[in-house]
Amino acid sequence: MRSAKDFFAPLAVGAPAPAREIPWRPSRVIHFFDPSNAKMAAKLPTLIPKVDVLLGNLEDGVRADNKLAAREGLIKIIDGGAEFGDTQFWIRVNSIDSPWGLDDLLTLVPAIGAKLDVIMLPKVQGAEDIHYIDRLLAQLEAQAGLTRPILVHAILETARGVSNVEEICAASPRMQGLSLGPADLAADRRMKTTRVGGGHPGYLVRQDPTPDDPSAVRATFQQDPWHYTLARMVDACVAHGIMPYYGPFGDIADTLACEDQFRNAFLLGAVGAWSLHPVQIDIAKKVFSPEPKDVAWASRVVETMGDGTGAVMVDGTMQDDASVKQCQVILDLARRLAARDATLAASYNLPGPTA
Ligand SMILES: CC(=O)SCCNC(=O)CCNC(=O)[C@H](O)C(C)(C)COP(=O)(O)OP(=O)(O)OC[C@H]1O[C@@H](n2cnc3c(N)ncnc32)[C@H](O)[C@@H]1OP(=O)(O)O
Ligand SMILES: O=CC(=O)O
Ligand SMILES: [Mg+2]
Repeated sequence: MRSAKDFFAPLAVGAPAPAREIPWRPSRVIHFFDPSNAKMAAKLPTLIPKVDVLLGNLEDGVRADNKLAAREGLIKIIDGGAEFGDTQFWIRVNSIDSPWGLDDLLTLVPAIGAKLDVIMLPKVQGAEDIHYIDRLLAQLEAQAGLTRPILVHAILETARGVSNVEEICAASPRMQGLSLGPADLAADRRMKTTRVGGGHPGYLVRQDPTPDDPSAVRATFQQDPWHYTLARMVDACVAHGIMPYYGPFGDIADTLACEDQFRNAFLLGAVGAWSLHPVQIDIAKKVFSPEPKDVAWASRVVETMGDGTGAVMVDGTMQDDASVKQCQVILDLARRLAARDATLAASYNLPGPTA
């Protein structure tokens, strides 16, 4: 058994002290690129200022015979003096049961650990996977003389991972957040969809028959097969002070459905989503930033409510202590995003980035 106090002790002599709180930084879009792909790497100087998180992907999506080139590509990018400004730099390593996961960590933490904000770990099954990487990272950080802990983000993409979601979130002070991985999760659960995220025309509810006209056409409504997992993930993350994200949307050409999937996640509490292709960057940024009209409304409700207690009517709707808290969630997000994005700041009428 570990006591509560042990939880914040470094797991290796000389390792940095574990984080007591996960710093909130804008992460509406986690943009994936393959570091072994020279064309993608060449685009980084223009992509970095546009995204909240740039992620060098080593896992699925990178060919097996390119795994080493991808690792080396990351080192080359950092050694080449890549400038991140206030954009976060993450990597997705191969899973710890794969032939590459261990060497990804052994190679990259010493080589680029000082620049790394977060390591995304795929196919996490339970707390034991987080405990493993927690100790290993502490040892590698100590050896490399790193002064701040690298945070860990787990992908929720196995049935066992979903069953263990609370213990995964609670497993280490390094835990930064979780992403829903609908592709691997569908495979692991034996779901019968071959899509990477999104809905399915067969997953629907049908309108009741019209009693006096049984042959009338009955409307159908597609449902979101990811609703349960996402909602469960959001609760687990919030309960443990870490951040929930929707993952990939594979139909790159269907930008409208991508936007819908991202918005469902935003409305349920997710803070961001992955972008697999440059066309998805602006979709995620738009969706995970509150709309100016919602910010204006939230601001009006908060002002009208004064000290935030009691009940009043605003435009025919009841507002009270609880709805003020809802409005404060929107306002708080708007303020934080405005501090990074001058255009948003202007649209919200809020202070923008300081020089
Ligand atoms: C289930 C999961 O694990 S999801 C995560 C793993 N998968 C990924 O990370 C996939 C990342 N994305 C990709 O590999 C690619 O975007 C693909 C394969 C989906 C499509 O690639 P392409 O067919 O080359 O797309 P397209 O022709 O539209 O690309 C246009 C340009 O954008 C570039 N580009 C495409 N995706 C990216 C990206 N993620 N980052 C940077 N540049 C990109 C292309 O290199 C191309 O450059 P060019 O104009 O200099 O030729
Ligand atoms: O890694 C992501 C997924 O959907 O699988
Ligand atoms: Mg996956």
